[in-house]
Amino acid sequence: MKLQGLLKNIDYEVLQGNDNINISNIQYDSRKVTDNSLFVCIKGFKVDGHDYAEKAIANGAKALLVEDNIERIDKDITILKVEDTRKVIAFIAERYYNHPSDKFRLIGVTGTNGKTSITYLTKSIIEEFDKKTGIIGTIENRIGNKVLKASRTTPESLDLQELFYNMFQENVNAVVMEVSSHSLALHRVDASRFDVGIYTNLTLDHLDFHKTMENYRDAKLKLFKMCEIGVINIDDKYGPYMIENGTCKRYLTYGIENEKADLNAADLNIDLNGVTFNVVYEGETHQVSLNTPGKFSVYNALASMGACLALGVPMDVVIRGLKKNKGIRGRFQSFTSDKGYTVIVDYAHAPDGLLNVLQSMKEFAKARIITVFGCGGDRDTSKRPVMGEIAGNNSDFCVITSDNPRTEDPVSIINEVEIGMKKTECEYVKIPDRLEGIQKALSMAQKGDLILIAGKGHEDYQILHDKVIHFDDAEVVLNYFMTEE
Ligand SMILES: CC(=O)N[C@H]1[C@@H](OP(=O)(O)OP(=O)(O)OC[C@H]2O[C@@H](n3ccc(=O)[nH]c3=O)[C@H](O)[C@@H]2O)O[C@H](CO)[C@@H](O)[C@@H]1O[C@H](C)C(=O)N[C@@H](C)C(=O)N[C@H](CCC(=O)O)C(=O)O
Ligand SMILES: Nc1ncnc2c1ncn2[C@@H]1O[C@H](COP(=O)(O)OP(=O)(O)OP(=O)(O)O)[C@@H](O)[C@H]1O
Ligand SMILES: N[C@H](CCC[C@H](N)C(=O)O)C(=O)O
Ligand SMILES: [Mg+2]
Repeated sequence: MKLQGLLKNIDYEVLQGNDNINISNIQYDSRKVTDNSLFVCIKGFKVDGHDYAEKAIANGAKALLVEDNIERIDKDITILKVEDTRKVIAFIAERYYNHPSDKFRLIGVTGTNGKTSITYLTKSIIEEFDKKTGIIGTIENRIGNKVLKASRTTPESLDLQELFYNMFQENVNAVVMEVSSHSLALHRVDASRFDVGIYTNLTLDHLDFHKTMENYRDAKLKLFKMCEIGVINIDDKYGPYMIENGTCKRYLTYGIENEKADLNAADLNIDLNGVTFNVVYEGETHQVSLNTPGKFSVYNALASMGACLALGVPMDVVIRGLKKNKGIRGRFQSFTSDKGYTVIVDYAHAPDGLLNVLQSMKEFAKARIITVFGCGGDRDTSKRPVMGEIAGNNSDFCVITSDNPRTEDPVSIINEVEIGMKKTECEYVKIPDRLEGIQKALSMAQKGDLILIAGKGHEDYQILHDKVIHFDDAEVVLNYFMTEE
């Protein structure tokens, strides 16, 4: 493709060479550059891509897109300067892959909690409508039944547009994707054309990156300046803000508390296996049943219903699709031991998620609630004592253990969590080794007890400094069950 064509309508300055050349590939990582590539230099949080320009040229790059002047580069290489390479790469990637998101329905889900859950509920509904679905998110990416590995919740723009292109090639009708606040702030989804944007909620997390809740909120708002229809949780404190400041052509609201919501749920009936509720939509009441328990699951279902109804899926199909969803890996996933206690593996890794899961468990707890959890390293530190306090206030016993400590000292993280725990009456132990922590909780369990193992859900690894080991909470539980008499 001609470089000029790729950059049409984008302001750039030719610093060196000729922009009337063909390039065969775009790349932002020097290690992946191949012959005749355009290498886009991005200033990162760890390193500066401009410093890798020579490596990219050695690997075959013929042109560079930069935002800083760059020196001592071979005169045969074309260098084009733009104001913000992170922004521009999204636009040129979308053009390079021939506007893939125009060719299917695109639903984006944003908010602190519930994104992954909503994508799978939505997929179940769309498949019930007999349409092929793509999924992009934390657990995996999916094209129909084909599973692709995902390294982060929302891919870099170049990788995202390539994935969209592959989805289009494989005749996908609708794509449901998680849109993380990082991705919105870092322009990963710029140039994508969203038919529907879903807003779930906004609570404490990721302040290491966004610094303030206002920045975090405004990152989320970007999605509602990019989509046609906004599906908004009107019970959430920031729901109205998204509507007042977004630019969607229309909004559909959902809620439980706010009876004015377009989709309003009531009469929730929650047990360990799921929840049933009534939903009022356009003056009619419908009964819905889900295989995941909790009030928060009702919010997730309402969000999926809103998106699908807005796209024209009939209500009866929506209800059937939700019922067919068998639950989501690592999201309130329960295992009952022959001894009569139940273990719940859940991905709650932020205060609000943890509170929601524990409150849901309380709805049907008959005996003790024992919670095993920790907090991730190299992530927002402010949530640690808060999660400690929430766990302590809502459990009968806690094991504070490690999540993914990453480069931090596991014991220091646990001590920060303990500060919140100490404010409560809850009895607890600190066991840095997650396997031992889980085993301790299981060894205490008696008939009727509920054990929550929170934080890692579907993850099948643990990050300890620069080592990644295999670790799977559900597997640990099932192995333990086999040793029980
Ligand atoms: C803050 C953030 O999101 N950072 C991501 C970002 O890093 P960065 O842009 O700062 O890149 P960098 O490593 O400093 O490198 C700068 C440039 O030099 C290039 N480079 C680097 C080395 C080299 O040899 N050659 C080379 O060309 C890199 O390709 C890059 O273009 O781009 C990198 C490459 O794609 C990502 O690996 C990295 O994710 C980090 C590891 C990360 O942990 N991100 C998390 C926080 C994240 O994005 N999470 C959200 C979900 C959060 C949630 O909602 O729960 C997500 O969407 O996954
Ligand atoms: N609507 C909700 N409101 C509050 N908590 C929720 C909600 N849905 C799920 N949770 C809790 O949050 C956890 C994470 O849910 P989920 O994976 O769906 O969220 P996510 O937004 O995709 O998270 P991430 O930012 O890590 O991708 C769940 O395991 C559950 O404990
Ligand atoms: N998307 C979240 C996931 C956190 C999961 C938790 N297990 C951890 O590692 O902190 C993040 O990257 O902050
Ligand atoms: Mg997710």
